[in-house]
Amino acid sequence: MFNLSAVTVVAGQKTLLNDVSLVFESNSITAILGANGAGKSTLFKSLLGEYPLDKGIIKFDGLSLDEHLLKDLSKKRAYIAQAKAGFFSMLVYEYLQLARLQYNETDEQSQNIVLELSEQFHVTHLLMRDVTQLSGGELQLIEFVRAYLQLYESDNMHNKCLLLDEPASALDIKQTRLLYGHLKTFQRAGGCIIIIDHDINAVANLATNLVYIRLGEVLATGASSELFTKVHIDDCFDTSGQIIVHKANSLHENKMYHV
Ligand SMILES: Nc1ncnc2c1ncn2[C@@H]1O[C@H](COP(=O)(O)OP(=O)(O)OP(=O)(O)O)[C@@H](O)[C@H]1O
Repeated sequence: MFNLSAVTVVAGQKTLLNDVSLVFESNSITAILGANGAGKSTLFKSLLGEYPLDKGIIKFDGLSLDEHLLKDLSKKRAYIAQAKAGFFSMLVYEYLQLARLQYNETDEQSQNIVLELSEQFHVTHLLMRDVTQLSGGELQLIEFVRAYLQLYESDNMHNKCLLLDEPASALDIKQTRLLYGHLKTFQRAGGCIIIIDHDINAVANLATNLVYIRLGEVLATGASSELFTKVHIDDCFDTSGQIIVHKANSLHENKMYHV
């Protein structure tokens, strides 16, 4: 879906991304792992077309980003930023309906979709609240629903991509678990998720693939089951820890990295 070839981004004297080549496919969850300042958000901004590339090319669905009409792209790719500020006072319900603007549908149809998905994601109790008065965690849940609504055409999420920059940073453990469940559902429906999350243990257990970034360069990329190792994590975060395996049940085990 997303294909980066030899992407280099420079700002002033600083190289923010250096020769980055990556592929993000349908039906996958890729966690971007890296220390503070490694270049994770820069990678996201590049995928969103916010940074001009000094070298290389980024393709989405086979076309470079500027070959897509923005209107079409917005139905295929949604982004949740790290921190949101500057909301206007409006009902959550109205805010969510804005995500349907680019669709050719009547008010009644978009209202029904907002109601249906709000129920599916357990946020109906927030619909009549003012968006400026939500708690940090409530706002993060609404942001997820807003992004999902932006992409929603049917239950088939093939060729739809969610870019999530720390989507659970303000969520409690129950809400994080719920959100991760929704992300798995999105992936199983064919969607592509690219996620940054500083809880590497939680996100590595969620993800199908990992990308390790250090100083703007990709250290390693591949299946999460193979790449969540002490060597890779120590190297990426300049730490010295160990992996502990927790057996959840006879079929499932979780790996945790401890420093
Ligand atoms: N426009 C810019 N000009 C110069 N340096 C920049 C610019 N934008 C980002 N940087 C620097 O590039 C590096 C990568 O920044 P980026 O925001 O991508 O890091 P990150 O991996 O997302 O970090 P964090 O985990 O702290 O959010 C940092 O050292 C940052 O200070």
